[in-house]
Amino acid sequence: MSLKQLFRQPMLRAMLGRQHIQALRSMTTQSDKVLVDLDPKTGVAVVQMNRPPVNSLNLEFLSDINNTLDKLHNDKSCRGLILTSSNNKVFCAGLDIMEMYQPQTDRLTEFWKTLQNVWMNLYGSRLATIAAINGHSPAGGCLLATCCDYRIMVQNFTIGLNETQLGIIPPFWFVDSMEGVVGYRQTELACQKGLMMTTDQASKIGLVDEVVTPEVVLQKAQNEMVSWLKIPDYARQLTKSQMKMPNINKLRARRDEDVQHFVNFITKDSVQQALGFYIENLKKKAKK
Ligand SMILES: CC/C=C\C/C=C/CCCC/C=C/C(=O)SCCNC(=O)CCNC(=O)[C@H](O)C(C)(C)COP(=O)(O)OP(=O)(O)OC[C@H]1O[C@@H](n2cnc3c(N)ncnc32)[C@H](O)[C@@H]1OP(=O)(O)O
Repeated sequence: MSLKQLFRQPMLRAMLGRQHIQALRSMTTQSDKVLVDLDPKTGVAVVQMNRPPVNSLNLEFLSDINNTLDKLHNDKSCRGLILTSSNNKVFCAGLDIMEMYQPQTDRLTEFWKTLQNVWMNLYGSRLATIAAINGHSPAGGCLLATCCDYRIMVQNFTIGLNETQLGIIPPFWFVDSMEGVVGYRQTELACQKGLMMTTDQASKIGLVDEVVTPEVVLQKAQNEMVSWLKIPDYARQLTKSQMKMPNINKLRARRDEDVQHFVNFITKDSVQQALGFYIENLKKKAKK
């Protein structure tokens, strides 16, 4: 959907109001892939991922997400962030597989470093963060969701760290993010088996906090945010940082090693072959 079409959507207009559409427009001049609407009254920013067709995370999109997070973190009026998608079927399809297929090493390295930055920035955000998961959310999409403090998901979609099903390994910080939400045992089951869970299954293990219908997902996220923002920021932020810093420090200490592992792993012939088959199947499925 084009930006013009997006702004014309009656639901979006009603939800945001004229003033916010204006703010959204001015920020989209910086990136049309990440749409931001910061409500000056509440301090809540709604951040819509908008990279058609499926919000897959390539280098440029990740950089845009990171820049958006930096801007919001530097804006003292901003206290909460709701992460969602402009595509009402796919929250985020995870990493752009094309970044990993027949890659140039420099770009692959930059890509991974940028993903690490996004993870540290969102997972450790000073803001109260809520994922309004309005579509499928595999792998890197699930990672973004587990970076947030709270997850509200629309019924009848799927979410999970499905890397092993693709013959790849979820990095330790993907696993740490999941473990922080659902605990060791459920993470072990979900990650080793590469489970893609339905919204209901995800809700049963606590991977999502609320299951809702598509029409109300953003309103529910706004309502939930109100309760988070009743807590004094310093108390909430310090509590969050106490819980999340150990995992962030773990990645900081092993950043270069993690990049090296990733580049070595992805450039193996066997992994390239597996990715090639996977892409072929995705394309075949998309054509049907
Ligand atoms: C010590 C070890 C250290 C390091 C370890 C090394 C490791 C590697 C770690 C890597 C971690 C990886 C994380 C990831 O995120 S990998 C990506 C995983 N994502 C997926 O598998 C999702 C695949 N997509 C889907 O399942 C469906 O597309 C989806 C999201 C359910 C949406 O379905 P639908 O609406 O029907 O859309 P289509 O399938 O028709 O797709 C439309 C279009 O988009 C293309 N596409 C889909 N997903 C991706 C993607 N992730 N990347 C790039 N492109 C994608 C699809 O091919 C179609 O394209 P077309 O041109 O044919 O129209």
